[in-house]
Amino acid sequence: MGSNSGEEAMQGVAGGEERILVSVRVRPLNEKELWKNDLSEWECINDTTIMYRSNLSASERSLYPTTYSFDRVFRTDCPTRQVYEEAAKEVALSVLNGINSSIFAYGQTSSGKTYTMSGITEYAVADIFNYIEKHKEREFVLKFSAMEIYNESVRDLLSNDTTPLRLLDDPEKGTVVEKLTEETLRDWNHFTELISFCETQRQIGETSLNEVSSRSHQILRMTIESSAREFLGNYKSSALAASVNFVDLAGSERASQTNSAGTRLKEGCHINRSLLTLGTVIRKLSKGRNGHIPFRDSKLTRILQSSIGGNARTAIICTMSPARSYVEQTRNTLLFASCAKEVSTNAKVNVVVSDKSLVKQLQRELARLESELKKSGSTQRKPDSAELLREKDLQIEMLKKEIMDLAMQRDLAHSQIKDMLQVVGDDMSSCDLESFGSQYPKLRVRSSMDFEDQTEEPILLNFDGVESVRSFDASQYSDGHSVSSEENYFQLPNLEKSLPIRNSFQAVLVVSHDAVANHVDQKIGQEQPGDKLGDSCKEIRCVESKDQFTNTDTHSSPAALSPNKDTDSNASSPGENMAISELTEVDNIDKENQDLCSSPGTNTVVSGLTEVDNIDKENQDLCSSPGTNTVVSGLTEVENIDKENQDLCSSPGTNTAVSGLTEVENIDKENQDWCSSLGENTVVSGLTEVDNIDKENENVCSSLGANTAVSGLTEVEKIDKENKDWCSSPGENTVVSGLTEVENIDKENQELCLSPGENTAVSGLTEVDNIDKENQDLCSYELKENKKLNSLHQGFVLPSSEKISPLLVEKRVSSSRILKLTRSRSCKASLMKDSSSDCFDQDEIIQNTPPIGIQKDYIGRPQGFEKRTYTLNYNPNNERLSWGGYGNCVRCSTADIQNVKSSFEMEIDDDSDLSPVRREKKERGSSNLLANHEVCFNISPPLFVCVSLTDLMC
Ligand SMILES: Nc1ncnc2c1ncn2[C@@H]1O[C@H](COP(=O)(O)OP(=O)(O)OP(=O)(O)O)[C@@H](O)[C@H]1O
Repeated sequence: MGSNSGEEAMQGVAGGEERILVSVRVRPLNEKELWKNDLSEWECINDTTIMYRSNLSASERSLYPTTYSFDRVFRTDCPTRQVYEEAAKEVALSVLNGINSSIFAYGQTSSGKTYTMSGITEYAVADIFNYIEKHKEREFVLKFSAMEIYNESVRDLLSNDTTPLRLLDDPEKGTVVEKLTEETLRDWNHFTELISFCETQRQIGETSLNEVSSRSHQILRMTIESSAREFLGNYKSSALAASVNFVDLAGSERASQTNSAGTRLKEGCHINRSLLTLGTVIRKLSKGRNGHIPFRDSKLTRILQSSIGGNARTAIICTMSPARSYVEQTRNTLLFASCAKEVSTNAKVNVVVSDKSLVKQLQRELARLESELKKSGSTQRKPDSAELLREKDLQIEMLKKEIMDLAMQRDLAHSQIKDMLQVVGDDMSSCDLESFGSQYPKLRVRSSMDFEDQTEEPILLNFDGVESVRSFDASQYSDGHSVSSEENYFQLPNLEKSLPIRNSFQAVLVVSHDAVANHVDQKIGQEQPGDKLGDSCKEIRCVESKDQFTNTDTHSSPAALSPNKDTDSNASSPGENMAISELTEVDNIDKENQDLCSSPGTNTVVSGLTEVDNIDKENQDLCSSPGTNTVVSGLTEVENIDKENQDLCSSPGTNTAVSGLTEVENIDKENQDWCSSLGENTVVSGLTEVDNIDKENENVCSSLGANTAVSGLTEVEKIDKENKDWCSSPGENTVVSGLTEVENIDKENQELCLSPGENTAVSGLTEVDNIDKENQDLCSYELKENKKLNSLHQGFVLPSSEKISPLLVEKRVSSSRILKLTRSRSCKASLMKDSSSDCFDQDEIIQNTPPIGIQKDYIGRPQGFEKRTYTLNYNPNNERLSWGGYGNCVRCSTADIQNVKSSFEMEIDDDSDLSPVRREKKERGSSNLLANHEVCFNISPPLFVCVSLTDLMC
């Protein structure tokens, strides 16, 4: 090992493009060649030229040159050391400077390639170790690997595993042999051991030309990484890394010469094929890099691609035999060498960044990229942020506006509540004043014809206090034709004794569209009873609402009240929910022309209204719109709710529930249609002590699919539903439950459920004195499978035909509707108990009338109220039924005036007793609605005075 030569070689190292260093080494004739007297035909005429000495024919001279010039030509007596020094050292030691290098030995078999490369490898490695030894300032890492390409298979010569290794393409390193063992060289001895091991691993075979012929291409690779010691551990440190390949190619051979067969022949084929590819690549490379270079045609050229055509310095030492017998092979070798001599490579110094340095460098690069990303992102998001800010600002503004609106609504609600509370306070004060006999409007009695007179002041019935009612002077209302002793039909229940003064009676008036149609005729007889009665009426509170209808003309016709009409100008917005609950002791709620639920989808709940004296809902449409749900519940002691011509649920799909109405004295529903629309559900429950429910010509549920429930009616004295059709439509559900103490439910010509598919339930009817259902069919025969009569109380009694008034009997016999009644009675026969009295046995009624619904909890009911009994008397002189036998009528109070009677129970053909106005109306063909309204007063038991309302108003 000559260290000096290594230093010198290193000094000459320079990167960049350079030609492959090509040398020719001529071995001496071996024993076999000498034995065959083979002549040496080649002569090195100088250090770079070799010449064929034999005389060539003219043809041969034209084909083959006689002299070949290379970088270096070594004579037969030239030692390997010199070959190394002059032909390989410089290239080999380039690896110490980070330049890849390759030393090839190329030549025919037995030409001395192994002999030459073995020496060169040792010299080079020795020089490397010497160099490392001398350059302590740098730290070197030597790694050694060895492989062979045998029959186009790559094998690891440092491993006993003969499994072929795969070749991988690395974008930076080029072709990489996968899983190739790489040993770090510790020292020279270690290297020699590995070399020895590789020799043992390499495929060597005996041929006729070479006893130890190499049957594979061997590549010994030493990778050297070096870095300056002063920068070790510093992120700035870098390393030089390069590899030097010592390639001992297998020798080309002719099968004829080697006499190989079998394995050797196969090996020779692979050898020649790969060498042919190498020659092609070199030849192409020698002609430039244009075109396709078939590096991938063999594993040899793939592995040596960078060495022979890229980032490497390459030295090729072509070995040759000078024997004449191998002149053709020698010419090919020289030809290959000549081509290789023209190939240029572009060797570069390979600086390898250390891991730490690489990490630092990558971190810096990452930070830079992140910074750029943030910058670019921030510049791109700026517009988005501004847009978002604008949207947020708009949202804030909208929310502020909404808050202001809500605040205004809240203030308005507070103001309304305050006003209502003030009204209540005034009523309280008024109550106190009433006890002192001051004038105060108490009862408002209005007939349906009042509807037309929208612009007029509310009609009020005024009474002079409690006691004055008892001593009611009917003459005040007498116009000479409406007051008659013969019309003393009813003795009204006495309530005020046990009720607070302000708790008078309740009245709910629900007006149908039909009622509106009758107003035209009724208007003639309509007057302002308040003018006549106002001074005398007391104990009746008035709840007025003047702003209910803004256009009376619009509502003067039934069409105007149509739920689908746009004329409900006061219709609130669709989908809104209205709830009026827990209104207590409200004296005046003037909701005239008011529309609680006039819009589609509105849900209206009026619940918990207690002690409301008057709820004037004239021309009011609680739920006039489709889909509206209306619940009026808990109305107690409402004295008068004039809902003349009012339609609780006039729209299809409406659900109407009127529950908890107790002690309602007057419900003028003349010509009223509770549920006249399709699909609506009507529930009237909890009506107790309703004295008169004039529903003449009223149609509770006249529409298809409507569900009608009238429940909890207790002590209803009269429910005149003449010609009324509760549930006349198919598919509707009718429930009449909880009717207690209903004295007269005149449902003449009324059909609870006469339609197919409807479900009818009449339950809880107790102590009903008279339910005139003449011609009424509660459960028609053909529909009874769909009807339900449930929860009928034991005390629920219907008058038998034997004990009913002669008029009723006569009418039932004479009328074709008797069939309906018969069916109705037979339907309910098992559920009803006959009364021994004209209508009901009083004691039985008392015993069998449990308090129901809110009646149980009703604290305002006067004592003895439950024991109050009514007797229905028939006056053959005038063909009228009248209430009698009021044993405790002495306690009849101002509430007695609640007996605003609608004589819907029976039609009177003989109108001789009619007042002029009534007669006039009947003659005009009106619906006799006005004529049927009468107010009866208990003057002195058993004397009663009944006054035609119409006459009163007139
Ligand atoms: N320059 C030389 N001086 C003296 N002997 C040599 C020289 N070159 C080769 N030899 C001898 O020639 C014989 C063949 O040499 P070698 O095995 O190296 O040939 P080869 O080219 O590798 O053949 P193969 O291709 O078959 O492996 C060996 O015995 C070797 O000692």
